[in-house]
Amino acid sequence: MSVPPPADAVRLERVSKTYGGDHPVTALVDVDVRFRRGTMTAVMGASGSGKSTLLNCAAGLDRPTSGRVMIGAADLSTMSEKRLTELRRDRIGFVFQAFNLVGALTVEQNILLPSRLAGRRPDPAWLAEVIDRVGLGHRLGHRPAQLSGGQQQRVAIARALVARPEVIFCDEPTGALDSRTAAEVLALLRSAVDATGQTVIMVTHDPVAASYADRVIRLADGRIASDMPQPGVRVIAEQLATPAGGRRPVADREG
Ligand SMILES: Nc1ncnc2c1ncn2[C@@H]1O[C@H](COP(=O)(O)OP(=O)(O)OP(=O)(O)O)[C@@H](O)[C@H]1O
Repeated sequence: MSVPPPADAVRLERVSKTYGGDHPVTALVDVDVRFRRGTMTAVMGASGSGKSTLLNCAAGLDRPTSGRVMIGAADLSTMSEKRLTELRRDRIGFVFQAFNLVGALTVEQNILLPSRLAGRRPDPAWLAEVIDRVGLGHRLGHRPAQLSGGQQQRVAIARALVARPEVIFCDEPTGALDSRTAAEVLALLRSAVDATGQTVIMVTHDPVAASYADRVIRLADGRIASDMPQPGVRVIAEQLATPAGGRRPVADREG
């Protein structure tokens, strides 16, 4: 009998992160947070509040100074770099503001790159569905430079979806897009949650982008300052405008 997967896709337990150097900066302080499977969470907060640090630690791109990060039942804190790389490749998708596409490769080659690197052949029916969903069927032979920003971001999302990762981490996925294209990209991420039960964790400054999420977490000074289910654009904007939402980053107050 197989053990059912944990309800949490990602869990952080008392995660702290201090960047070293001559002037150490504490970016996260004892953060406890769980992200349930099949949900979309927006991570918000003022510049320097620790959003990217949280994302990087949760995704196994960086290691916390203390505390534990779990992806499903896997404890990242005790993992070797090699296993961590494999876990990221096999179970995690990334969508960044800068698209991170390979300029020399075609759209199709970019979408298939993670599978190729993992030595896997994606299910052709699923590949066709993803390409159809992102609306890029007529652009497969193009290079990224020949596409608009929105199209490039859709390639990045298709690349993240094709491998069917359990969790998709996004850092400002709509930051470089106009509002109409941003809406398309957000709908696509939403469908990854609703249609395929994937988990999306998205850092954003944009209250409209955050309103697509099931839950909005706001960081201030490396701690979770609020955690709200589906607050709606107006409440999100109000929260961000409160003094706590605009507190100066940890780095500015130290040193
Ligand atoms: N590699 C690093 N070395 C030193 N300090 C860092 C490093 N990365 C981030 N920091 C500091 O840690 C704090 C949190 O940074 P982080 O990038 O996580 O914030 P953020 O909320 O994502 O900000 P932004 O919205 O501006 O991207 C900041 O004070 C930042 O200056």
